[in-house]
Amino acid sequence: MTTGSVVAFDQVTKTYGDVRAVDGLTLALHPGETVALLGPNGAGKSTTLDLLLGLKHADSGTVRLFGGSPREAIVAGRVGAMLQSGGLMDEVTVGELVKLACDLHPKPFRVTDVLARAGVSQIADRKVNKLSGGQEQRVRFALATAGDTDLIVLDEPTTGMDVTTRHAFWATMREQADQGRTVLFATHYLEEADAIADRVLVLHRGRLLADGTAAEIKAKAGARRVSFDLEGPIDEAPLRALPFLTSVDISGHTIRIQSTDADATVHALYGLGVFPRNLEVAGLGLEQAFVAITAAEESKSK
Ligand SMILES: Nc1ncnc2c1ncn2[C@@H]1O[C@H](COP(=O)(O)OP(=O)(O)OP(=O)(O)O)[C@@H](O)[C@H]1O
Repeated sequence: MTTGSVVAFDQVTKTYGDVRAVDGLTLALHPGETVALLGPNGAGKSTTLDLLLGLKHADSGTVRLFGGSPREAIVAGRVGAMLQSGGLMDEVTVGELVKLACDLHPKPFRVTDVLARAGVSQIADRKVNKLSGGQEQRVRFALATAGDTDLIVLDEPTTGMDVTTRHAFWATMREQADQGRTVLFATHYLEEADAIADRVLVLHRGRLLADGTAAEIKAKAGARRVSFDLEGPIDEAPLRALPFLTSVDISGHTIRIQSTDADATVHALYGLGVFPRNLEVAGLGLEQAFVAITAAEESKSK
């Protein structure tokens, strides 16, 4: 395995007309890391992955893979990728396509093993243009794992997969990471990032807003959730005026709030002379932390 960085972005910028898709991105990924790339629509995730794979070129800055160019790493068979776009070839079977990928790979695995790992052995004789969305994703996964790579790049890999397939997919991905491969995946499923990744990157308008473990990202959001029920008629104005609130949701008799100082908020709540029932105070989930971090950035840029 490699020492040093697997991926190194240094001050990378990529613009399309006046859109800065990637804006001065500096980033290093290390061997064996499983890294989730999060960001709202248009944050620059796909562009980042395309730059990493040498499918697009930076306007400025450098992208290095294993100390060389993306192209060198790909030619050497060190990178497997599963992208969102790009049709699979028509009129070939799953088995033929996977065999082709293995034949072309400098360090191929056995075709039967690749098919089995991706869970497509049973549909090996099926034409690739006759597959369901989830089956197509599995075939893309087979193509990305046709050989012994050091880095696997996945752009929204589980889109279209049912729950069982998704679980099987991540179990396989974990095996890949346990064998020392670096796995980088872009996703909109934050629970996946929370469960799978040992490092989470949050992109927003092409810039890195947060970089850390899921726990660190949650802590960075700095807020906690407080929920409780109130009986009788609810006077909303004093509740909305409680200190340290970042959001309030009043639904029937249930109040859900987020606060940057839950202790002070709850103290003030009792000060209103109301009697909250079923009071719960909890940390933010990764999804809520993500929303809080990106919303804070949005309001800064307004
Ligand atoms: N080929 C292109 N031409 C012009 N603009 C582009 C092109 N590709 C991407 N963009 C723009 O660059 C920005 C980043 O797009 P990108 O696809 O990298 O984001 P993303 O984070 O992958 O989004 P999503 O979650 O919606 O897939 C967006 O504003 C997008 O409209």
